[in-house]
Amino acid sequence: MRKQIVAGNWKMNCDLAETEALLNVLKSQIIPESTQVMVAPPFTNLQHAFQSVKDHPITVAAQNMHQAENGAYTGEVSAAMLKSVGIKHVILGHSERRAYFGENNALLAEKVATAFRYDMTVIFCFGEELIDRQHGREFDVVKDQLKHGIFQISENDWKQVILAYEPVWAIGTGETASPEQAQEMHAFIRRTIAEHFSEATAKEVSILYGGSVKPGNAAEIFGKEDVDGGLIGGASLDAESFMAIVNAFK
Ligand SMILES: O=C[C@H](O)COP(=O)(O)O
Repeated sequence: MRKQIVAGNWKMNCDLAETEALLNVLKSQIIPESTQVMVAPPFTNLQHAFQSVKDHPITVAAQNMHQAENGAYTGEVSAAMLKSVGIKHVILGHSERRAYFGENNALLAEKVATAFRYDMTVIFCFGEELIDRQHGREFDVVKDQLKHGIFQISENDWKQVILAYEPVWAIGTGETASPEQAQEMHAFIRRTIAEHFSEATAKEVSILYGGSVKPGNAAEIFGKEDVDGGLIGGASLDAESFMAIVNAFK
């Protein structure tokens, strides 16, 4: 059975004190057993966050990592470094990385390969831009991102993949894909995986929706058959909103 997951991507928010405060509130909450809850603080707070939630059912993920094992890459962080502070989950391919840091599918394929060499779980993000949807090419764009960014993995690697469909036009804009639009794309993603791998793999992979998910719309989106949870940005910075989203599964 595929997992229900709610992951909070804190992006470049929360210093150490704020991280501690937010985690303290989350730790005081009852996390439903049926849902995997993740948080992705900035690099500087990963070790602290990992230690802080050690005895709680909260997973800590990194927001990015470099594709190389080590070397002269000023400002970068490797998979081995993440593993050394306990981090086994990494978000790759977020649209902000693609847009502001020039990450393309080929680079992401390298990052994914490195993550698997280090036995990490990858939360792989992708999604079309507004212009793509306006031109009716959202399915082609998404298929291309999957084919060139992550479809090089082996069937077995899918056990360590979580997909996050995030239409760029819905991120941080307050504009959400309708539950029907999300379901339509998620079903397409599952069909595409079935075609390239197998029905069994397509059925098992968790596909999260991301883009302006809030307490008020989460239940309707998560209620769709092929939506297995959400990757939450803004609303994950407020413990009450985040927990309302965690509890939005019916
Ligand atoms: O990683 C999270 C997504 O970018 C969604 O962000 P948002 O919930 O603020 O729209």
